[in-house]
Amino acid sequence: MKPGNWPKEIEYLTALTYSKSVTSHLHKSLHTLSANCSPILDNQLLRTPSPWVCITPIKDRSHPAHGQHGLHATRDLPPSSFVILYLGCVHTSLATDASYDPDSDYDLSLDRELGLAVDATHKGNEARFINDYRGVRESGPNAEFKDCWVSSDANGKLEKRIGVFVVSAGKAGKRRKGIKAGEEIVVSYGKGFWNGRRGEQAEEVG
Ligand SMILES: C[S@@+](CC[C@H](N)C(=O)[O-])C[C@H]1O[C@@H](n2cnc3c(N)ncnc32)[C@H](O)[C@@H]1O
Repeated sequence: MKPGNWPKEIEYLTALTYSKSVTSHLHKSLHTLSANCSPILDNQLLRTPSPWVCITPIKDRSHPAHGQHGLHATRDLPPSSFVILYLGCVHTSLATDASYDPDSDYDLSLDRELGLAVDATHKGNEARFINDYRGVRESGPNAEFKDCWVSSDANGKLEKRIGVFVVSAGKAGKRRKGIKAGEEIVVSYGKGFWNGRRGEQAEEVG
């Protein structure tokens, strides 16, 4: 089953896929436990489609991603809680890797040392619709991408993933409300994402 508002041209994934350039050695390295392999996610949290989010067409003209889609919470999500995995195609940054697109707007680093990233341009899950907070939520992001670990087989072998988590309550508990039902889930893509794109736009105009 696919989530509501899922676009026809995009493949809906319930697990990561791997490009041919991801060798078995690289794949195995994602199983190697680092010193800090937490949090480990309970399989119960990995239901697909996710009951905690919904994909929403953005009709508000003042929204900077008007005409596109965003991801909203369907229920209250407490601070620091897990929301959803970021799924797509795991690829290398080799020029010969057909799944590597340096211009992708849906690409997230999975492991810098291994040179692996996850691209959700052509296939992914609800997480690919998470927008950046700029121009959307004055007080900043209410969610973040973080490393996490899941059981990848019946033996409980752990494998690294990128997860979306609600930001923590903060030292003064300023963000103790977490994300309220109906609220848009937004992260920070980082200045690098926007700087790169501003440069491209200037080139197109000039
Ligand atoms: C990962 S996609 C997010 C989902 C996208 N809105 C969609 O419907 O497919 C990233 C793209 O969304 C748009 N976007 C996300 N956050 C934005 C923001 N705060 N302001 C303007 N555009 C944004 C940009 O076009 C960006 O390249």
